[in-house]
Amino acid sequence: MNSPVETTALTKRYGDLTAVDQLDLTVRAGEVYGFLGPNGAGKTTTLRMLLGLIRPTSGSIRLLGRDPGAGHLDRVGALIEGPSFYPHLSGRDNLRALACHAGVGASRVHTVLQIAGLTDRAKDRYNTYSLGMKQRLGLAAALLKDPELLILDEPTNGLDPAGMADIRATIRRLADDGRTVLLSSHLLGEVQQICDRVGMISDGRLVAELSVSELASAGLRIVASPLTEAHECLGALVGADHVHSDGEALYLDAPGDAAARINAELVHSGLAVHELRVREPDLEQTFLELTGGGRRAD
Ligand SMILES: Nc1ncnc2c1ncn2[C@@H]1O[C@H](COP(=O)(O)OP(=O)(O)OP(=O)(O)O)[C@@H](O)[C@H]1O
Repeated sequence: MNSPVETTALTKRYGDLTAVDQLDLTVRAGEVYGFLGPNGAGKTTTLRMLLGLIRPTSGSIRLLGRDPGAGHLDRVGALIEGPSFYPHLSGRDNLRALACHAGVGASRVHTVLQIAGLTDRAKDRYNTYSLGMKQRLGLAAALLKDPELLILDEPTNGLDPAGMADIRATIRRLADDGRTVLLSSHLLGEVQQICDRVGMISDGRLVAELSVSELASAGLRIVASPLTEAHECLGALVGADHVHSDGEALYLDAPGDAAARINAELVHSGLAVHELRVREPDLEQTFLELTGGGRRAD
């Protein structure tokens, strides 16, 4: 099966500035893919190229197995750059107008309002909606054509924590229903919560692509004495490549649930274990290392 999104050497230049640089991006069917990067990294530019809103300088795009062209967005829903709605119409009437324009049956409006959790406020005017509700209406609109692929640019931007949680839960539900979602974000925690894989972008380049579970794999920090003997003991147990020492403690790539077994082995070998704790995965550190730590100057 084709990947819903595939780009090859996708590049966008604005004068001397290379906003997106030779980007090879693959989003697999059924996954939530987080496109993560600081402000100005090139996320929106990439998504706009995918949606045909701007032309690439070079490189190629395939969406749902097709080259861009007439009709290539029929099975794609998008939320990008704040959708525009009529302020004095209700949420439902706004969706009805869009459905009519898109040739979608009116019954679908009812369904997407339910999916977006807006049924109770569907009769209220758009200009009475909170930011979170406006964003959910945008999601509902993106779902009108029952798309296989959703492309969402910073879907929780500007929302309060409750609004963010709502949108994240809705996105997760949509993916659990079998849709593929590509979303951009500058929030590590958000990507960790809702995405299956993450592509990290910095200065227009994809610097890493990882599964979120890979990113979140925990390790152990152990203080034992004598340290050198403990290092050797653990190396024999889990492989020398998986144990590192900073002179004070040993760091072990191992799942947290291995802690009891590791402790027993050390004690059994006659070593004194002073401290053994599961290290929380440091996503931020990983991100900073991979992106060089900086934000580009716009
Ligand atoms: N129309 C344009 N003309 C000139 N430069 C542009 C244009 N659009 C974007 N850029 C520049 O391209 C770079 C990438 O911008 P882009 O909006 O894609 O970043 P982003 O990762 O989406 O960041 P943000 O989260 O701030 O939107 C930035 O330096 C931006 O200033």
